[in-house]
This record gives sequence, structure tokens and C-alpha cells, in this order.
Amino acid sequence: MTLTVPTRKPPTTAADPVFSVSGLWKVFGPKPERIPADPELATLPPAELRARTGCTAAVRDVSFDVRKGEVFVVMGLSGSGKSTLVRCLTRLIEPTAGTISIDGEDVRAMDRGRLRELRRHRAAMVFQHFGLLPHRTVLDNVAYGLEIQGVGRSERRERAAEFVAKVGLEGMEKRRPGQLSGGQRQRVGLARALAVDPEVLLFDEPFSALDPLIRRDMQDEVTRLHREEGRTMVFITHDLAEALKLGDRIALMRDGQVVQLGTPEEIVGNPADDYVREFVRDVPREQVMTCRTAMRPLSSQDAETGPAIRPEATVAEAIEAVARAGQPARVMDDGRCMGVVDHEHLLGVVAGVSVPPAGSRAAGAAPVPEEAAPVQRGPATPPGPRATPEAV
Ligand SMILES: Nc1ncnc2c1ncn2[C@@H]1O[C@H](COP(=O)(O)OP(=O)(O)OP(=O)(O)O)[C@@H](O)[C@H]1O
Repeated sequence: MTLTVPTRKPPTTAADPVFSVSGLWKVFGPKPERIPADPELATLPPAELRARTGCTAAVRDVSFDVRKGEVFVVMGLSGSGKSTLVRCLTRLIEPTAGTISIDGEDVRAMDRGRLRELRRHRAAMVFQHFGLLPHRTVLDNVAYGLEIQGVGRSERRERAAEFVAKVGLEGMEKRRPGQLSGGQRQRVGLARALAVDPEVLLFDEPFSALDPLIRRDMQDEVTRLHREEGRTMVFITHDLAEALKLGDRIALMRDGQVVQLGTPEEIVGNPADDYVREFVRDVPREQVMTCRTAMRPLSSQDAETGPAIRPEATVAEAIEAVARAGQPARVMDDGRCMGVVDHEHLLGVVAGVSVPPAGSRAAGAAPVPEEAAPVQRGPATPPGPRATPEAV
């Protein structure tokens, strides 16, 4: 797996939730309400639940917050419940049980008018097939969402032109969707969603139909827009590399449940169970783990000199700095030395083993494996995408 993860942002710490979801269920099938209400049925494995009740629990007792300004990725294999979960947020699918709020307002209590307002102004969905209007120009397609909102013609054309430029389509305003490539059409859809200035953008696998190069371009575009605008985004994907690249936090789903919710670094560095461990086993750890995790405390034997590196720099960047300098790097935050990254600890992160702090063990002693069982790196059948051997 090749990952082009830029230096990570510091983790989002703002507690402000935009969406707040608690105990959410969506059950498809006859008399769905009885499933969450009955402790015995609620805990049946999916196949048994289907056999006994004819129901599928697409979302099972899920709770999470989406924080202001973060990219929150919902990730999982096909059928794990990602689309159902995200559609429940704006009630494009009606939840069976649980609570959802946006900025503290109860979404399940909203009437039709309020729901329409929610979907048009506050939480716009960007679909895989953008549904562009074929007979309208690029500019008019982008202006369409504003037209629905009742914005006047000259203002909406002005705003649309601004967003056409923002997604890199300047000069193509007069073309029709049929005269654009797949990637350009995606950009039009993105501009249309951005133009209505929603508080949250919900992306449903928007790039999965694109070829890999255009896909990478679009991922970079989303990263850039997010950096420039700080807009809250919920992003569905089944692609682990995409999740790690875009997500501030990732909710990893399996059979309707969130099996782990955390930063990419938490998920790769500290998988919650064997399923997650298997999922992330081929991730190039040095591109996800940061100096914050790899550093050891400063010791009295450390030299006063050496390169300085930020805590959120990736281990890959630290390896380069340490290799160039030929000595450990100091992890600096606001002029303060938080610790040191040396070649031993950096290698420990890459190998997936934890190395005790300098001075706490005899020289030459072996590093301590993270798990009791030896770390296995041989081929297996992971549930997620495979890495190419040369990329690992
Ligand atoms: N309308 C429906 N009626 C019955 N079952 C449904 C319905 N919609 C979804 N499901 C089932 O709910 C489960 C979750 O589906 P969902 O589409 O949310 O998964 P997903 O993770 O988004 O999958 P994909 O990546 O393939 O889109 C699946 O088992 C699916 O078959």
C-alpha cells in the first residue's frame, strides 16, 4: 500500500460537536423496532438475526460525535453499514432507534420543512454520481443549489463563479457536463455542494469510480479545501489508504457496529481487536505514526545539538532527519523539547515493537514485542485492501 500522508495536523481537541449520535439503530425488515428494544434479539449475530426475524441491522447501537472542523471518516467493507449510517444523519433513511442532534438540535424531532432546511443549508451530501444536469453549463450546475435556496440570479452566478475557480475549473464555466472528464465532473459536484456553504459536507464514496490518478487529485483537492476553509466533513470510504490520508478521525465499521473510533495513528498503532489489527497490518506505519508516539524522554546522555522536529511530523520524516544528521532529533513544541527520536525508537515503530526508554535496559537487550505472540509479517488474507510487496 502506498500512502502519501502529509505531515499530520495536530489532533482536533475541540469538544464542540456538530453532529452528536447516541445509541443509533437502523433495522431493515418486519417490525424493526422490536430488535433494539429486545436485549436478546439486539445481541444476535447478523446471520442468526436474519434467520430468526427476517431483519438486517444495518446500524447497531452506534454512538459518536463529529467535531467542528474535522474530517470524520466512516470506513468499512461493503455492507458494513456506512451509507446507512451517514444517511441517517439527515434522515434520508429514517433511524429505528437512538438520538441524533446537529448543533444541539434534535434531528429526529424535525418536521419536513426543518429537514429540508437541514439538507439544503446545513449538511449537504456529495454523492458518488453527482447527478449533474446535462443541459446546463458548469456555472449553472454549480449555481443550481443556490437557485433552490432562492438566491437571486446575479448573486448566485457570482458565487458559483467563485467556487468554479476554487475547484480549479476556471475557464470551463460554459461547458456542459458531457464535455468534461469524470474528475472534472466530480469537481463540479464538489463546487455545487460548497457553494451552498453548508456547515457540514457529507461525502458518500465520492471518488470510488475514478481512476487512481484522478482519485489522488481529488483527495488532494479535498485536503486543500479542508485546510483553507476548515469545513466539517463526513467522508464515507471503503478504502483504508483514503481513510488514513483524509481522516482526522476514523470510525471503522463492521456488521453495523463501530469497532474502533480513533485517529489514524490510534487505529494503526493500537488496534482495538484482531479484526482491526488484520485490517491495518500492511499499512506503512512510518507514514502514519508520528514523533509524538515514537519519541522517548530526553536523557542526560543526549547531546544538546541535533535536528529539531515537530511532534506531529511523521516517523518517515523523522527517519530522514535523523539519517541526514547522523544523530537523534529533538522533538520541539513551542520552543520546548518534549523528547527525542533516535534510530532505535524509529525502527521500533516501523517494526511494530515498543522499545523501552534509553537507560532502562541493558545495552544489547532485545526490544519488547507489543503483543505476546511474535509479530507476524508474512502473507495472510486481510479483510482490507492489500499492499504490494514493494510498497511495504
Ligand atoms: N433498503 C434496504 N433493505 C434491506 N436491507 C438493506 C437496505 N439497505 C441496506 N441494507 C443492508 O444493510 C447493510 C448495510 O448496507 P449499507 O449500504 O449501509 O453498507 P455499506 O457499508 O454502505 O456498503 P457499500 O460499501 O457496499 O455501499 C447491508 O447488509 C445491506 O444489504
